[in-house]
Amino acid sequence: MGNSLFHGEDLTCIRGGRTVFLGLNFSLSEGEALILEGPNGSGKSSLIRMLSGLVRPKLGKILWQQQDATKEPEIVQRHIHYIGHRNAIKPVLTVLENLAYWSGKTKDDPSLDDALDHFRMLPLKHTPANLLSSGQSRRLTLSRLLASERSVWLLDEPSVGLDVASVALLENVIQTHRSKGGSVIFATHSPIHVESPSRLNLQDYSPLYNKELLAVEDDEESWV
Ligand SMILES: Nc1ncnc2c1ncn2[C@@H]1O[C@H](COP(=O)(O)OP(=O)(O)OP(=O)(O)O)[C@@H](O)[C@H]1O
Repeated sequence: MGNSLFHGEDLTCIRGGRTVFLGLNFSLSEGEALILEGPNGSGKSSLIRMLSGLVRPKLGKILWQQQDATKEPEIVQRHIHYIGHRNAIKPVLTVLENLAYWSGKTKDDPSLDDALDHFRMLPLKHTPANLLSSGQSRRLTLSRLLASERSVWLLDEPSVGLDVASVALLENVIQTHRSKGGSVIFATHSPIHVESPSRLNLQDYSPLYNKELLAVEDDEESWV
């Protein structure tokens, strides 16, 4: 593992007027894979969205290297790929057009074919995206990871809809990314095998599941 790249201190997340998690710390180093665990509603997606700059922490700090990114998510956003649990695909565009649109590259850029090839999507490159199966849509979404280089991948349920062979392709790109110093944080309910992962269980920080936190939450009613 290299130096700490990205970390959060004492993070509190409030959504819909409820405390999702509080007092959460995390740290991510170059080459690290951090798996977010926890039952439904414990805040895995919320944390990923917070680290992507889409949800603001109510309390706490987010730091990228030595820079405070809590109020300036752009500091982090230029280094990350965020893939949510839904596929953001434009149905009227072809597979290749979707990838070009998303990556900001022209359709003849060879890196797009390479990315599609890795996820076995090259034979479908001229197919309109509305004709894809759910697993194929997911593979198109994941091919974005390879179409432009970012050092940290934030993946919410990346293997949803994938068959066993496609999960292996995902595991393979994660391994290659890490071998080049890239890092990944992901939430999953189905196994994705990566070498020597770190783990963060959101249950420990959730007042819904950790009753000891209810008292802390009550003391801080003014947050909501
Ligand atoms: N847009 C939203 N507005 C208000 N509350 C939300 C919103 N999205 C999620 N929540 C709430 O935040 C809490 C945590 O949800 P989140 O999706 O982060 O959990 P999760 O651990 O990813 O769950 P799952 O395993 O079911 O995907 C839940 O109580 C949920 O109702």
